Amino acid sequence: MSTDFDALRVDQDALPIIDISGLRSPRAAERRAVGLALRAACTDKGFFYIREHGIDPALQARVFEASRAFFALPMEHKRQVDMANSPANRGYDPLRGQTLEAGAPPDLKESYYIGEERGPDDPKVRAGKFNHGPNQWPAQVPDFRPAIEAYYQAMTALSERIMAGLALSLDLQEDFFADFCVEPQAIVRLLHYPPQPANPAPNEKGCGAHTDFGGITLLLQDDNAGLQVWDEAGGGWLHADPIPGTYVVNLGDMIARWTNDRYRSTVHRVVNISGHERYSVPFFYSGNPDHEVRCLPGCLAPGEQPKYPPVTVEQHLMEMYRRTYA
Ligand SMILES: O=C(O)CCC(=O)C(=O)O
Ligand SMILES: [Fe+2]
Repeated sequence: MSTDFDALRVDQDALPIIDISGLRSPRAAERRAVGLALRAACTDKGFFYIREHGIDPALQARVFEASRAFFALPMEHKRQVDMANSPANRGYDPLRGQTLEAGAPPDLKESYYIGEERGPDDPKVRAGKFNHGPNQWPAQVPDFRPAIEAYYQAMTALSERIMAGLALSLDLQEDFFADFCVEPQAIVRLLHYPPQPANPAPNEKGCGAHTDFGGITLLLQDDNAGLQVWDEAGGGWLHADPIPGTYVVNLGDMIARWTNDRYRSTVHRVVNISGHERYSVPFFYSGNPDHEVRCLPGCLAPGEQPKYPPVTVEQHLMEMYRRTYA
């Protein structure tokens, strides 16, 4: 293992763990208290852990089980559900299929994309909306579809709750993001990282350094560390190691547009130096494709101009796929 990845290590527990049970409280003061904690985390590193999120550990275990079973299949079975077959970008994305860091070697990961199931007669599919369509389901793993569909629903509900918390964190009405949450685009992405090879190509990693494009990302990790978060202030990489019972949450690039950079979409990467196979499951919540993302009220000082022009969620996502898939 190249020591370059360790040389930059910042050893400190810099990422907060936020108990979000207050967001489910009938008492406004308790919901606002979570909002304040979110604000502190978002203006600092832009990455934090949440606990008391309400997602059933048994459901998480089924998702990991389905993921392990799928990635263990022979390549001929994985190729049957290749993302290349899917106009909606669903299915299997092989090892080195994506390059998240421009100029770096392709990522040492294989993955699987699942989104909302929409058949060919769905009006949005007919209209050719970006990334709308059916999923591909691997016939060889019977619990794959039921587990992922249940997880998708649960995570969509959790994401909506966190968006309400973010609204409070920005001193907005709790339902400020309601339109953003209408018929949201979201992706469950199963990831499998082989151990970092003994002799990696220069700068070869599990995930190249990148920011997430969407609204929020909720990351479920197995027991193997690997995620690193760029700490602008400290000039190094914080290790966001797994903590049982938590999700790692980060904000995607839409947040910079919404807040005129008061909240950040933080650069992160994955280097699987654990020596084990690593499995993780990010949930990318990108919101209503037709929603226009523009600078929020309260995020401009007198005389300050928005740095980013308004853009729809759909335009924004198309740009991400264009940039990272050659
Ligand atoms: O696997 C991880 O820990 C993070 C993955 C990630 O950053 C991504 O898929 O955008
Ligand atoms: Fe990411």
